[in-house]
Amino acid sequence: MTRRVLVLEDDDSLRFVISKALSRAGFDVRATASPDVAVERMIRKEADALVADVLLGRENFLDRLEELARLRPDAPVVVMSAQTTAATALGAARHGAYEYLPKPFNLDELVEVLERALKVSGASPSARAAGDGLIGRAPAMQEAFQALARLARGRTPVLITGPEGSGRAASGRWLHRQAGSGPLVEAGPDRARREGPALLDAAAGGALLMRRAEHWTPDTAAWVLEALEIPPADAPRLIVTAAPDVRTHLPGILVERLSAGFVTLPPVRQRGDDRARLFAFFLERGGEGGWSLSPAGADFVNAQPWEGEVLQIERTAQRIRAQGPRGEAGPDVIARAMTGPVPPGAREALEDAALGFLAESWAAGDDAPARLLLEAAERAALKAALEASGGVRQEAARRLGMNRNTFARRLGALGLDDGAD
Ligand SMILES: Nc1ncnc2c1ncn2[C@@H]1O[C@H](COP(=O)(O)OP(=O)(O)OP(=O)(O)O)[C@@H](O)[C@H]1O
Repeated sequence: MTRRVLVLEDDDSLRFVISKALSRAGFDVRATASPDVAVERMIRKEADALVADVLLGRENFLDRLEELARLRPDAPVVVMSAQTTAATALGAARHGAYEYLPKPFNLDELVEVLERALKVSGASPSARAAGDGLIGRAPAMQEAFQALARLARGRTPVLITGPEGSGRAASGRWLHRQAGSGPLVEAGPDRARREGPALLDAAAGGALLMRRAEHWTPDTAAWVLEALEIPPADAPRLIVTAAPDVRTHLPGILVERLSAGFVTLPPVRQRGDDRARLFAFFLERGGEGGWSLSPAGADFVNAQPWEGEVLQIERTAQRIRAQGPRGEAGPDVIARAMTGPVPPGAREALEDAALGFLAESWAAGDDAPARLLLEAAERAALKAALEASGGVRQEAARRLGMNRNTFARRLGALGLDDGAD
């Protein structure tokens, strides 16, 4: 398939030379000196990649990169500039350029960069990521994959934020696999504190994936900042994962430097049908078609908030797989498997809520707050059991350790009986 490249350069002779070299290398080349024309052609999908100068008359093309990344997230942009300052390179990376080439550059180098860029962007981002073990078709995941793909080949530091368990480390590993060179060393906050800058040597020539930066000690933050400001020889690429509020935990300058490349993962509750895709993926993983997700199971999975993110989906599917070699996971099986260990702090939170409820009832002059509390707790338990059982009373009763008749009687007593089932 012919690969179409648009060259944006206002220097006539340079535009001619670059276009000729790219044509000779087999690209289908068009060229313009106008940033407006270039953006328009890209939006009309008249080219698969753009090679753009930064300073065009009075316009700085870096200002248009975000717009382009939004409108043509599939098209890599290679930026070239005679302004060889770190700020320009950083600006290019931050605004989504695939690669930055300081002028003068070798034309073979440009060809090579374009070949690579188009190879990375050839398949749809979700297809590329899924082929490599990352699931996600929701628009926000597509955006994240686009950002990862754009960053894959460079060496700029990358900050990946998202809720814990949302796939930050998995995305970091994916990024490194795309780069395909050198070792990958991983360090959580404890290892980062224990081993300090020696980790940079261990990962030399490859990448250092530092996880959960929001828990770094000030010492860790200090040596990481130093490594970013004065990179040692053969420094590894820094890939850092963090919570979305990382700015409240780390010095601003450090976050600035780390986020030269920035990727953000949405919470799983914002990923629509991806929840069922992930569930099916984990359910079927490693097995020979032993377990499958039923259509009702998929709807059930898509309706859950999954506060524990992808990790909770993965654990739930694992618990189901552990039940036997094969079967079909419907709502009841999934709901049972979801009830893993009570999350830390949940019991305390419940007790606090109960105390608050009692205090309020006393204050309101209610003379039987304890009875009200027990009633409220029972009502919640019955409702939750019914919901988790897809409305099937027998199943709900079993979850609560009641027999079906007692369950039905309690429903009636609490005014929850709608005669269904
Ligand atoms: N999009 C995805 N597709 C497939 N598997 C995923 C995806 N996202 C996460 N996972 C899996 O879910 C689990 C949790 O993800 P991960 O370890 O990356 O969590 P994290 O808390 O975001 O990372 P960290 O705490 O190290 O920053 C891992 O087993 C990972 O492989």
